[in-house]
Amino acid sequence: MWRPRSRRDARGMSVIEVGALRKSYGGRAVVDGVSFAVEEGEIFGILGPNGAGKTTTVECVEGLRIPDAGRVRVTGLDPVADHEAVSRVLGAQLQESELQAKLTVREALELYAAFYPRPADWRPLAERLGLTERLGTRFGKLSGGQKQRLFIALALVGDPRVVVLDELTTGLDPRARRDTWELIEDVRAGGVTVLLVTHFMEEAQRLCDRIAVVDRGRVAALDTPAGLIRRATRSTVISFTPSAPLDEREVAALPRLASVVHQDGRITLGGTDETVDAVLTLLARRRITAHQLRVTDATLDDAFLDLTGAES
Ligand SMILES: Nc1ncnc2c1ncn2[C@@H]1O[C@H](COP(=O)(O)OP(=O)(O)OP(=O)(O)O)[C@@H](O)[C@H]1O
Repeated sequence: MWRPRSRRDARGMSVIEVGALRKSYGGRAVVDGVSFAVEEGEIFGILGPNGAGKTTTVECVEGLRIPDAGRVRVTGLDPVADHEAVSRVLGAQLQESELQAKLTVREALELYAAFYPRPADWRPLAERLGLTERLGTRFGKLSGGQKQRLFIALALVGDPRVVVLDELTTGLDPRARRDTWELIEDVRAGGVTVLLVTHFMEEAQRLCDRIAVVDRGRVAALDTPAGLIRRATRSTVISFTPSAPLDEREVAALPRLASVVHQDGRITLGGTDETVDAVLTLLARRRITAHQLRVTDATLDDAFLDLTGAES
């Protein structure tokens, strides 16, 4: 099986440093003072609504955009001034348009491997990504999911110290998405640092050691997934179908209530354990039965909604 070279001994140092990063387009600040540091061997997620400035931020890390202000370092190097040296340690997922339609999967892997001084063996990498059967297929004939897997392979073929993956599983079916997650965990197990831009809460919660929630060009919160969930005002969610309508004023007066959603006769309340206790007491007092009662812990989705006010 494909394994990245182990670099665990290098843990403990910041591989990526972003400090007070700013970038404007036409006088509009799309990245407005973003700061974070990614440690060696970490999977660090950047999560945020559309247009939050995530891609602009990671493109500054890759040296593809020149910041207006702030400091960016990758393994201590400036991605703009030391672009060549950075491209030897950093693997980035490509955009579709960067590959020619006539290039086969094998040719693309060989070509990209040739760019690096110590490339990974691309064969087990292709195997791990389910591309072995497609080695002779031209890029233009690949499905969306196959193209996506090829881009991941090309990001890893240089055996980078740090890899930047922007929307890596978009377009993949659930099975391929899970396989890709396992691959990313393998990559990290070898000590490779992963900077991941994602829209998928489940992906962020499962993979990331820490997440920067970016909103309107700023870091709204930076924490572990569990830490972000703890910050959510709705740490517990209770839902049920009441046997009789509830009094809206009594519902609104529940302690620590963060959200109320009515749908198809079902009511879903976000809050804390205190909210849950109070609603159960209220139901008992009014002799209302709660059918299909469910109490669940908040998810990263709830934290994201609280932090950004945006639907994921
Ligand atoms: N080259 C550019 N010229 C002008 N505006 C740009 C340019 N690149 C990005 N923008 C704008 O900057 C904002 C942030 O874009 P960016 O792609 O960084 O956001 P994002 O968080 O990655 O969004 P998404 O999740 O939709 O990809 C957007 O409003 C976008 O339209």
